[in-house]
Amino acid sequence: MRGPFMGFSIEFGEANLDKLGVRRTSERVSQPPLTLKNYALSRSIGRGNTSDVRLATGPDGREVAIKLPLPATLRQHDAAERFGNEVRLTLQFRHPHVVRGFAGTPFGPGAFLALFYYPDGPLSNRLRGQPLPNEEALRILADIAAALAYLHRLGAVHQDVKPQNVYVSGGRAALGDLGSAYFVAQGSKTSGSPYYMAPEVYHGESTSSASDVYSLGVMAWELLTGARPFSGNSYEELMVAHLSRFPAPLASLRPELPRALSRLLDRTFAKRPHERPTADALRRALLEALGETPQEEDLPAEEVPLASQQAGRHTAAPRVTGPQGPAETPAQPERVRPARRGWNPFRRKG
Ligand SMILES: Nc1ncnc2c1ncn2[C@@H]1O[C@H](COP(=O)(O)OP(=O)(O)OP(=O)(O)O)[C@@H](O)[C@H]1O
Repeated sequence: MRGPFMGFSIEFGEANLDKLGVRRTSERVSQPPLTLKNYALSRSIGRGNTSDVRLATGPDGREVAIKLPLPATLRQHDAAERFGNEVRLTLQFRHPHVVRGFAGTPFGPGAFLALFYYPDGPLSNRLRGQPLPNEEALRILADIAAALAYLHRLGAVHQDVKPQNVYVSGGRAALGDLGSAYFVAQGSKTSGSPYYMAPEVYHGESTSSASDVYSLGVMAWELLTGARPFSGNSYEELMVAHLSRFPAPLASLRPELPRALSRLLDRTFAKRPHERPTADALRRALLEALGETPQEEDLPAEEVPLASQQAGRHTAAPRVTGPQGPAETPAQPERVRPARRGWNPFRRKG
């Protein structure tokens, strides 16, 4: 798959830009716009645990978001691998509700990923402890359910569905951050974000499409009620909540929703993965609640990646890794790799 910028590569790292031959186009000290081969990089638009994201203009004048791994990311094998995984899978998948990648280099000092730019940032920026208007919430959820149904049909699992990884433009949503995604046929390290993680993930079992559905259910509850369904002051409290409790039935909080949809969304919290609905069943119910007739979603042949040949993680089987790095607060849940006895993923960075 080749996007309009495929084949270009850029170097990065503020400290190394001069060494790498970056031409500065402005003397502004804090965030100098930079011209680097085919991209003119300007201001920073975000920073995650593993990458810096810059606004940039491509050769066709299109504004894009350029993800650049932090120097520390490149030094750590797992983090570098995760960035490379995100580049390869983002360029491989093509769906209206998966954040579009235009170009990228997965590894090395020139690693980068050019993405569709969402000026409003992630959906989490919009959540203020209030429910979203029904129609807006249902539309976002239908779009993300469609993205998941697409990934699941291809045999892939996302592993990190949460509002921080959803982007909205013109009322339509797309799922981003494919760094933890993998093809089931290839296996992967188990990972997730504590507020959104399914019970089996807390148990350290491998994830599946049903784990993504659980995370989507948590996000649905959050968008429709204004609060997360499970809370806790520590990782252990949060784990107990996910393992043993159920949130209030949605029908009791949002009685105006169609009962069939509320019941289906309640079932996303099933402790046993096989008792949860599929992402496609959710997509259909959400579209029906929006007054639309769901269509079959076909996969054009040229867009079907071959799981056995294409890039995913290199690891052959699920593996659990330990904690690293400084403490993080539960208010800012980050991706973690669960679950080892006595290990608190809030303490893991990256
Ligand atoms: N396509 C985009 N359009 C607009 N803003 C973006 C885009 N991608 C990322 N951002 C901004 O950059 C921030 C960091 O991105 P992201 O969370 O994906 O970084 P990361 O380091 O790869 O993630 P993680 O912390 O999960 O390792 C986001 O919170 C968002 O504000």
